[in-house]
Amino acid sequence: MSELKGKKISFIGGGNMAQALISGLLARGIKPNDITVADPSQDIRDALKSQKINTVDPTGTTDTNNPQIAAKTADVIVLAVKPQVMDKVVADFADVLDRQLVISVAAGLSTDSLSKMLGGYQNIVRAMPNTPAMIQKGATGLYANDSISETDKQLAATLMAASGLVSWVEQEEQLHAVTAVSGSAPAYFFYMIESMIEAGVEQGLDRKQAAALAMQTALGAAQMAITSGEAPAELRRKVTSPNGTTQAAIESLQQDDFAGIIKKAMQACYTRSEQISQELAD
Ligand SMILES: NC(=O)C1=CN([C@@H]2O[C@H](COP(=O)(O)OP(=O)(O)OC[C@H]3O[C@@H](n4cnc5c(N)ncnc54)[C@H](O)[C@@H]3O)[C@@H](O)[C@H]2O)C=CC1
Ligand SMILES: O=C(O)[C@@H]1CCC=N1
Repeated sequence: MSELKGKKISFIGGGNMAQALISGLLARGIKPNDITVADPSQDIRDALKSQKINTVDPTGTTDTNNPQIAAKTADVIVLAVKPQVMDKVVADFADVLDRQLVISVAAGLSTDSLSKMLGGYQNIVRAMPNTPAMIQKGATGLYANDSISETDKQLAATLMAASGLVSWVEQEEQLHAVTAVSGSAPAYFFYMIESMIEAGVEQGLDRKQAAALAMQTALGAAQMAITSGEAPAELRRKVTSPNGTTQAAIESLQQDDFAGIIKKAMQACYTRSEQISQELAD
């Protein structure tokens, strides 16, 4: 965390993703007073203020309460608004940028498009995090072009690492795949858990009991996959007794082309990320 010590970090947008990243920073000992969040929602600002985080209203116009304040005073600016509103949002403060590192978490929005929105400003790193950042179990893909200094790359990596694992990609296009593999992926696992709970209830379990068993199993499986040193396919094999219950379940999944279903969903995610890039470049 030494790279972040004393650095002023401003979030433009204080919604789900910003709050997830902020909780990681606070958990790593970053002082709330070094964090500023600009968000038009009074409720969000009140919740952040109660954690002693500085807030500004981006619709404000006074000297101490306007979007430029959050940008001007920052060493690092994290852009965490929806990609579709980014151009309008950054137009309010683009002209105060001179040295700040800008980290964009917006899905699909390319560094080229963002740089244009920022009047040609180049010091941009793109990040694709995910919401488990909220409990410091996030996974973030990072991309920086060749013009970004090693110091700023390290700063970006340290900031995102406060929330979990970070992994650099060489090509910006690879962030579409990161979005499919980890950015959007918590939702796939939640959907799997939801579906298992429903099926467990139909099979006669109490809802709370089915939820507890399904969630603990998801946690245990993920932790084993990470720590055992064995490939997921091998771990699966060890659950599957010949002609037993697991084999029956896996064969049913295979008959319904489980792998193909996942591949198709991830392709839809990738394609939507590409489309957003295209829409915002036009
Ligand atoms: N939610 C997720 O799992 C992930 C989201 N992202 C990216 O993070 C970004 C934010 O997404 P979420 O946090 O999910 O959305 P969100 O809707 O929870 O947060 C967006 C926030 O922007 C605020 N906002 C709107 N206009 C503003 C302005 N002029 N100035 C400052 N703030 C303004 C809204 O009030 C809202 O609180 C998106 O670009 C998304 O692609 C990236 C990875 C994962
Ligand atoms: O659904 C979305 O567009 C955002 C980006 C990745 C996760 N949530």
